Amino acid sequence: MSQRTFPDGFLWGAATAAHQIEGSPMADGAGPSIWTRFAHTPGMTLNGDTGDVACDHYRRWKDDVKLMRELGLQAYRFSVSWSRIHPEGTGRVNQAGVDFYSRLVDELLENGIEPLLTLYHWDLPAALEDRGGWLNRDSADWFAEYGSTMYRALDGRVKKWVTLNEPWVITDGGYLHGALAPGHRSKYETPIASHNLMRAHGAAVKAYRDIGKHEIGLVVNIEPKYPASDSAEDTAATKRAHAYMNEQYLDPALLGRYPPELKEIFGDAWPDWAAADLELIRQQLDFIGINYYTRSVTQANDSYPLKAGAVRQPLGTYTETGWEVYPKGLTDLLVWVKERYGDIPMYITENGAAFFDPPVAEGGRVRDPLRMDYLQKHIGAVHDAIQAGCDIRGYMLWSLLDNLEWSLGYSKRFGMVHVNYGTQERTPKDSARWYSKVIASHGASL
Ligand SMILES: OC[C@H]1NNC[C@@H](O)[C@@H]1O
Ligand SMILES: [Ca+2]
Repeated sequence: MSQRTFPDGFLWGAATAAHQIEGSPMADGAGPSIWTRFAHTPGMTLNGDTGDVACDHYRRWKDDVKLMRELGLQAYRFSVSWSRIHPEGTGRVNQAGVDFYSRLVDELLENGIEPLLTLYHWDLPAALEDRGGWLNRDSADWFAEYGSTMYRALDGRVKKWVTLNEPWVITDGGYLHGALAPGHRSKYETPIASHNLMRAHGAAVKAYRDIGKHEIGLVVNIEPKYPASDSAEDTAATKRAHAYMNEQYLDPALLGRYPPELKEIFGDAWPDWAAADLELIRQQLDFIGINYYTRSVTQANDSYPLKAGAVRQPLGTYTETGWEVYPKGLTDLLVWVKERYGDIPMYITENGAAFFDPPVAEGGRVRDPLRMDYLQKHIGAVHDAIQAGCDIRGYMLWSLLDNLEWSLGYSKRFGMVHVNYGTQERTPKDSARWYSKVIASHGASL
C-alpha cells in the first residue's frame, strides 16, 4: 500500500463509556441509572452480568490514563455518568461526582491526551425514568441542566463535547425491541423517545452556546444499506432501512426535517411534530461523530415495523457480534454524509470489532490478528474517504479496554487492551502495539 498520509492535526485515540468500564455505580453519592436497574433485573443481561465492577475504572482511572500515555494515544473519548452528577437527575449536584471527572480530565491533559466528553451514553438516572424518562418532554430541560453543570465545571479543559451517543440504538434497543434499558417494547413510544432525545440534543447545544466556548457535536451510529437485489421490494426496503437508521437523526439535526419514510414505517404511531420542535433540534454543530461497525445488505421481509432486514453474506467475514467486516462501507458512508449534509467536520468516534481472543500467553501477549486486520482495513477506508474530500478530523478506536457490552455482558471483547475481570489486570493486545505504531507514524505505517 502506498504510504498513507493523514491530515495535520488528525487525532488518534480510543473510546469508552462510563457504564461499560467504571464500576462503582453508587459510589460517593451517585444515584442509580436505568442500567443499574436493568442489569439487576433477572434475565435482562447475559449471565446476569452487571456494571457493578466492570473494569473498576472508577478506582483505577489513574493507571488507565498511564496506560493510554504508554500506548501513545493523543485523545480519549469517554462519557460522564449523569447520575453521579445529579443523583436525582435534576437539581442537587453531587460534587464528588463532578470531581471524579474533573480529576480524570486533568490527568489526561497532564499526559498530553485530549479529552472528548460524551454527556449521554445510555445511563439515564433512574429517578428520571420514574418521571417518564425520554417519553417526558421535560427531558430536554433535564438534559440541558445536566449539560450546563458539566459545561461550567469542565469547559476549557474539555474542548470537544458530544451530546448523545447513538440515539438510534437508544430508541430501537430501549423502546422498540426492549433489548436495552429501559427495556420497553412499543412502536408508539419509540418515535416519542427518539424525538425527545433529539430535542434534548438541541436544548443541550443551545445551552452550550450560552456557556461554552469550544466545540460540540452529535454522535450517530450509521450503517450503509445495500439492496440485496434490484427488485422493487428490496429497493424500497433498503430506502426504509436507510431512512430509519441513517437519516432519522442526521436529517433533523442538520436539515431540520425528518425523512418521509418514518411516517410510512410508523404509520399512526408517527406524530406530526411541531415546527418549533424541529427548530430546537436543528442547532449549528461543530462536528458530527460517526460510529461505524458494519454494513447491511438489505432485503424486504416481514419484520415489525420496518419490513426490512439484513441478508447474511455467504462469502462474508463476520465478527463475534455477527457483524460483517466491510471496510468499503465506511468510505461509502462518509462520502454519503458529505454529499447529503455538506462539508461538516467529522470524527470517527467509534470503530472496532469483537473477536474471540486467546487467553493471555506467557510473557503477557494476546494475539489478535483478526482485530488488527479489521482496524488496518477500516483506518485505510477512512483515508480513502479523506482522499475523496471528506473532512475527517480523527479516529477513536472502540475500545480502549475489554468492557461490558450491555446486554451481552462481558462475553464480547472489543478492547485493544485485554482485561482479566478476576484480577483487573490490563494486557495490551497485539492490536494495541500495532495501533501505537500507527499513531507514532501518523498513519504512515498502516
Ligand atoms: O457494540 C459496540 C459499541 N457500539 N457503540 C456503542 C458502544 O457502547 C458499544 O459497546
Ligand atoms: Ca420504564
